[in-house]
Amino acid sequence: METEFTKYHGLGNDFILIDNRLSSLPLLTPEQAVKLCDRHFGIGADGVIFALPGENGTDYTMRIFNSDGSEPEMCGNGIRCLGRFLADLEGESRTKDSYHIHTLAGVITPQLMADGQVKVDMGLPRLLAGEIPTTLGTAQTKVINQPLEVAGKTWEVTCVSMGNPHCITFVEDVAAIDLEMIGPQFEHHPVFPQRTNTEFIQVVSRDYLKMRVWERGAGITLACGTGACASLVAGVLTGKCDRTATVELPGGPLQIEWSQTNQRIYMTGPAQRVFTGQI
Ligand SMILES: N[C@@H](CCC[C@H](N)C(=O)O)C(=O)O
Repeated sequence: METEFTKYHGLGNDFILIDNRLSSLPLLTPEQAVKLCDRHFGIGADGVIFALPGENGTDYTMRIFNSDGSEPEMCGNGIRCLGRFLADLEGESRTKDSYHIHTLAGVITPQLMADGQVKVDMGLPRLLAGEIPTTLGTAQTKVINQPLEVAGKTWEVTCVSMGNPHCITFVEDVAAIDLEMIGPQFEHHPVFPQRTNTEFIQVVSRDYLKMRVWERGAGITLACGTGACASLVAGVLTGKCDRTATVELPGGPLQIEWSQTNQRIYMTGPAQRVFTGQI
């Protein structure tokens, strides 16, 4: 069977996009996704994203497999790429600037902006330990500046879910973090029953954060949209930053806002088509 794909990236967080609009089941298995994501023996990507028919009155459904074959609830850079992919697929027949997308994290709305950027209504952050999930604290408590032993060191962590789990640590210098060594130990720490994404954040000023990330199921990536949103929330909860900030990732900057008015998170950044092909 031949399957068309298009490669996109959002700040170097790269994805294989599949037009899956005629079927509610992904055209590829998690095992096939692992092979395609391989950077030496496959196409190379941080994940595979499927554009499926909408559910519960939404325009479309997004499903995603990480490069290890696991299925996360949401992907911030990925949903910007999906918004651009859908607009490219619809071409001249497109009637909308924004899409309501059904995801495992709820309905998420990417909006195509006139300047080519994509602004996403990422919904509400979830802060309770039971929602993340983590056993750092009881189910109904928030996990803010909690001590966590990893690799023989005590780290102060704040946990936030953007539908998917994030563990955030503020550090003096993100460049000094040995991500390759420490990342897997956070990801697989027993206090995270569904594993976790891990962000290290350097506060440059109240509206400028530098971030490096170890992603659950994908390892080091050049950017993580849900991670940038979760990190801004953690910065606000710990009094380190304002509700609107630039989060600079290795792949480039994202603009993040945690609205005072409706408590929703808005993320703005690029989404770029790279090439198309056949599997
Ligand atoms: N890169 C993504 C997050 C992808 C999912 C993540 N690896 C997980 O397992 O939760 C983003 O931009 O948000």
